[in-house]
Amino acid sequence: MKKMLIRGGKKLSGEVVIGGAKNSTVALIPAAILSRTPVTLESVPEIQDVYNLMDILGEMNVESSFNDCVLHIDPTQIRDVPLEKRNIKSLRASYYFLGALLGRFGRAIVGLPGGDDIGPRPIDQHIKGFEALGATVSNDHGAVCVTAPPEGLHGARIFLDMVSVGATINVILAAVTAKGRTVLENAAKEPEIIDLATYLNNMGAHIRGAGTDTIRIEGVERLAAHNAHTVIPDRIEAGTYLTLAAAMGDGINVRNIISEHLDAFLAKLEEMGVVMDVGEDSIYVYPSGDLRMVQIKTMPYPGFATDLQQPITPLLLKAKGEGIVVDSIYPKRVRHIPELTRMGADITVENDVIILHHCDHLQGTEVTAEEIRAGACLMIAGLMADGQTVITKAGNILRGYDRVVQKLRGLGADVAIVDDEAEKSLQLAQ
Ligand SMILES: CC(=O)N[C@H]1[C@@H](OP(=O)(O)OP(=O)(O)OC[C@H]2O[C@@H](n3ccc(=O)[nH]c3=O)[C@H](O)[C@@H]2O)O[C@H](CO)[C@@H](O)[C@@H]1O
Ligand SMILES: C=C(OP(=O)(O)O)C(=O)O
Repeated sequence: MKKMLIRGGKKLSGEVVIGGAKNSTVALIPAAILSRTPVTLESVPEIQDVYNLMDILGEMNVESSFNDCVLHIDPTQIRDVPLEKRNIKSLRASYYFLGALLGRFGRAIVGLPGGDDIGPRPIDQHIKGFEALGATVSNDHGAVCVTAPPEGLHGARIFLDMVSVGATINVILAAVTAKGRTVLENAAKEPEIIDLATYLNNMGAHIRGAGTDTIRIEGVERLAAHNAHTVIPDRIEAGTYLTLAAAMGDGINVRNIISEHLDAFLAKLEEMGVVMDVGEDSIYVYPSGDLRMVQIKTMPYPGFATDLQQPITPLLLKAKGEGIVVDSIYPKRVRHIPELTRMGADITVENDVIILHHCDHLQGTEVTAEEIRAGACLMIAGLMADGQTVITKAGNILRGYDRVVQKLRGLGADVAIVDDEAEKSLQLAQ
């Protein structure tokens, strides 16, 4: 088990470069198995989810290598095997192998996915999509089995009951090689979906309308990658560092940003009184003066992202007055609240509404990162707090934040990751 140690209270400055988007990368890697030729991804973040996906590829005899943000995947010797081992549970996006294997082999057996514990995360819309394409879906001892009919999958009109990133991506993965036309309505519009469509279209797929709520796919026989694909910048990582810059910065430049992907988030920062220079692919955040409290309600893209609700909370604590945060996508995404309270924050949850008040002083203590964005929230709170903050279960942060210790140290932060086991053996040796 890993711990993050932070000595807070220091002003931070300098520059940080945002990595490739986690939520694109974790779809692009499973999608690579649709290609009949080797695939190269550039600007891949160095995060645990990538290593876990590489392990899963290995189970299928798909070789991969990862150096300097470049990931090579060779799916030419792929074997069609059930994916039921423990590492499927290590992340959410392992469920993309359902759509990808179904598209490639007409069948898939994949263990139920893991990922962040942020409340109920059903996959009924994924299943509805596969069934509409002609597949049979069953649940066998905790694994999902999806099988295409003997004549293969066929295109269909699918209307998602609710906007789902995962279901949109899984339907695309299965439908790109189905016979005929698929029309996916009420689709998610996240930039990561456009990234996936661009990548697959460059392999020969025919996907139109990604980024709108109606996606049209003409099935093609086979896909083959011919060019490297560069992953888009991570808008959630960017939002996390922008928050940190507003909370503790003495002038911080955040580079490799597509600011349009952060419109709702940047509008909130402006409403709070954060002063920024938004450049072509970077944002400079000036040291903050007095901040105004705001109310936040998370919504599907282009609304305020649920993944930024927790990271922005420590900044809200600096503003005067009473603030309210409502997560309409994951109302139970509140595992940061008891931890912030232990650090001295005045923050409560009533009927899934987070209510918080201005707090002059956070105090470092031992807290737990129960999931990735709760971890990001505590990391920022720890950097704001006096004294030492110890974040246990810091592996949840490393799941999705590219080289986070290196980046924070580059801004002048006093931060380290230690392994519990290593720490124990050190104590025993002393
Ligand atoms: C790997 C990845 O990209 N993860 C992101 C993805 O998760 P993920 O794709 O799992 O989230 P969804 O967009 O599918 O979920 C949105 C909402 O729809 C509900 N739902 C979803 C599918 C379904 O079949 N049935 C159903 O009821 C969910 O419970 C949730 O309330 O989008 C979330 C919402 O922006 C983000 O927080 C995650 O970071
Ligand atoms: C919830 C998240 O990730 P995942 O869907 O991979 O659990 C996240 O990135 O905030």
